Formats: sequence, structure tokens, C-alpha cells
Amino acid sequence: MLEKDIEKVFYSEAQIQERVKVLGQQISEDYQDKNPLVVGVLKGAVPFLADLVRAINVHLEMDFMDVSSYGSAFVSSGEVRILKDLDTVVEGRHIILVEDIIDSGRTLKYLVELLKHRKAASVKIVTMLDKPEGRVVDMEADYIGFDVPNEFVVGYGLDYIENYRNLPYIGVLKPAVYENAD
Ligand SMILES: O=P(O)(O)OC[C@H]1O[C@H](OP(=O)(O)OP(=O)(O)O)[C@H](O)[C@@H]1O
Ligand SMILES: Nc1nc2[nH]cnc2c(=O)[nH]1
Repeated sequence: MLEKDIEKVFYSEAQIQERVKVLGQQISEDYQDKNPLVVGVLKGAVPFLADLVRAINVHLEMDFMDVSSYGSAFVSSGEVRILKDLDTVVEGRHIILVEDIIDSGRTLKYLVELLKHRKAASVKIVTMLDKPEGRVVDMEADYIGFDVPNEFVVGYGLDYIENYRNLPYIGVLKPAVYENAD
């Protein structure tokens, strides 16, 4: 079972779901008649995006991008590459970028600049988690679920070598999990 690998829960399923509802209400108020394009950043944002769009009560469209910036399991390489681009034309659209976490800020900085270059009407960021102590570039989200300390977190989309994304809560792994990894 997955639970046995968890050392500490930072945010429970109930806390997350309650927070997602509030974010959805705020976004609904801010985006009336704007038909935003909600852009999920694969893969980590998928659980959050799935819950968030169902808490938003305005017309919207969805699309996805896949970018890679993580050199190893824990340390960002600093270089962002597009693995899957959007299918939608961005020019003139109000973009809501959905992320599971902002850590160094490099992924979002790259994406925001790209979308502005493509002449988006506006670009705003919603992230479930913000890790301010991890920041190496200047980047802030417009809507934030929760802050987390400078620890490697998993769950609710966040992985450790592709595992634990399906946990409905957010926490940290027991040290033994890392010790037993190859
Ligand atoms: O602020 P940063 O330091 O750039 O880190 C944040 C990014 O790192 C993770 O993605 P990852 O590249 O691990 O891909 P994944 O979503 O597929 O797990 C996360 O989902 C963010 O996209
Ligand atoms: N799983 C996971 N991925 C990240 N990407 C950037 N920071 C983190 C983190 O704390 N956990």
C-alpha cells in the first residue's frame, strides 16, 4: 500500500478539496465572459486540473503542454524542453497556466515567456503548491493553493520517479524509500 511509505502528511484530501473549491470560485469571478484557455502542464498538474476545472463555473477550454526541466529526481536541470506543445492557437487568448508546484520557478518562467511571445491576451498562473524557498528565478503565481517548506513533496500529481502521483493528499516520503531506490 502507498500509505506505508509516507512520513508526514502536509495537506489532507479534505483540505485540498476545500481549497480547490475556493480557487475555483475566485477564478470563476475573474474570468466571466473571457472563455479562458486552461493549460495543464503535464504530468503533475493532471489531478489538480481535473478537480479545479470542475470548480470553475464559466465557459473555458482545456489544453496541455509537456515540458521537461528535471535532470534527476530532485534537482532541476535549469534547461526547459518542450515535449508536447499546445494544439490551440494562443494569440488573443486569456491563458490560465495550471501547475502542481512552483519550486525553482524555471518551468513557469519559460512557459509564461513563451505564451507572451505567442501574443496571449493575458497569462495567469494557478499552482496547488508554492515552495518559495526553492526559487532561483523571479516568478510568482496569481492563485496559490498552499505553501510548502523546502522539502521534496509527493502526492496529488507530484511524483518520486513516476510514483505517488495518485495519492489524494500531499506529504513527504520516509527516508527508507530513498534508501531502497536504485
Ligand atoms: O519550478 P520548477 O523548479 O521548474 O519545478 C516545477 C516543475 O517541476 C515538476 O515537473 P517535472 O519536470 O518533474 O514533470 P512532471 O510534472 O511530469 O512530474 C512540476 O510538475 C513543475 O512542472
Ligand atoms: N515530486 C516533486 N516534484 C517537484 N518538482 C519541483 N519540486 C518538486 C517537489 O517538491 N516534489
